[in-house]
Amino acid sequence: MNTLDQLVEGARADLAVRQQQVPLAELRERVQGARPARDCAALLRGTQGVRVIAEVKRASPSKGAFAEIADPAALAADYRAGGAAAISVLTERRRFGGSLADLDAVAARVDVPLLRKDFVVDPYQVWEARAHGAELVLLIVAALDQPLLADLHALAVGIGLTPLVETHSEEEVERALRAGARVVGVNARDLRTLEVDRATFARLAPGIPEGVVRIAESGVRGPGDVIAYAAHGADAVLVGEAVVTGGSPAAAVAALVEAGRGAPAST
Ligand SMILES: O=P(O)(O)OC[C@@H](O)[C@@H](O)c1c[nH]c2ccccc12
Repeated sequence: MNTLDQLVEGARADLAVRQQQVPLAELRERVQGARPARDCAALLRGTQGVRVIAEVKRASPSKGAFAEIADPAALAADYRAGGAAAISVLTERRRFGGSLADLDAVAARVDVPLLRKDFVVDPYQVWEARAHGAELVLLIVAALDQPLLADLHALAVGIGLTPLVETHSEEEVERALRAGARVVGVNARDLRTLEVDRATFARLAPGIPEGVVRIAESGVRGPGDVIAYAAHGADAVLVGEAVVTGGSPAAAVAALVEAGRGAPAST
């Protein structure tokens, strides 16, 4: 089994437990009472340079544990202070050390749009995302067959979420667009092998039409990589490890935002 298959299997097992604890009807009720979600595609479009999405990330399958993050809300506030346009919160527990409690804590503290980052393979998880304060939800094309991708995308949009549809190949970009994606992420990391290839974005970006928001994910080490992704048309970059492992997350985000601001807008 490759890493992505393992992650999906683990996510399904954890999901089954939560479904026992919280009925879908309860999530739906919470969503009904939630404040309206914003149009995050518009917010992420890089009209003033490249935007930065900073991620609350403790660990990864490739690196193991690298950041303790005792207080995810405080970290999110630092990201906000540094100028992050949105914040990604990993809720996968087994390999990334995240939880929905992290998402709750961050949602209670900051007002920027939040991305629920997980291995979403069931409508229940989409409702959960919205019920716990996310305005964006990650859908990984490689983890979903086309009918399920299209269904989850439609459900997310229907309840006010903006899906970030993650791709790693030309074929996956084509599938994302067919599912109706308005925000497409290109992950430099292959989730099957965990290898990073920063040239992936440059290769796939030309296949993403104008008007669709393009997000470069993974492998950003510092301002130089933001500038490089910008040159290839990124509207935003999604950065985890580099902003949690340095001394000051706020300063690390600010340096990336600054690099992105100087970068030419893609549209
Ligand atoms: O820590 P990095 O290399 O900056 O990467 C962040 C983000 O792109 C990465 O965490 C990620 C991208 N797609 C994912 C899907 C699932 C889990 C994690 C991810």
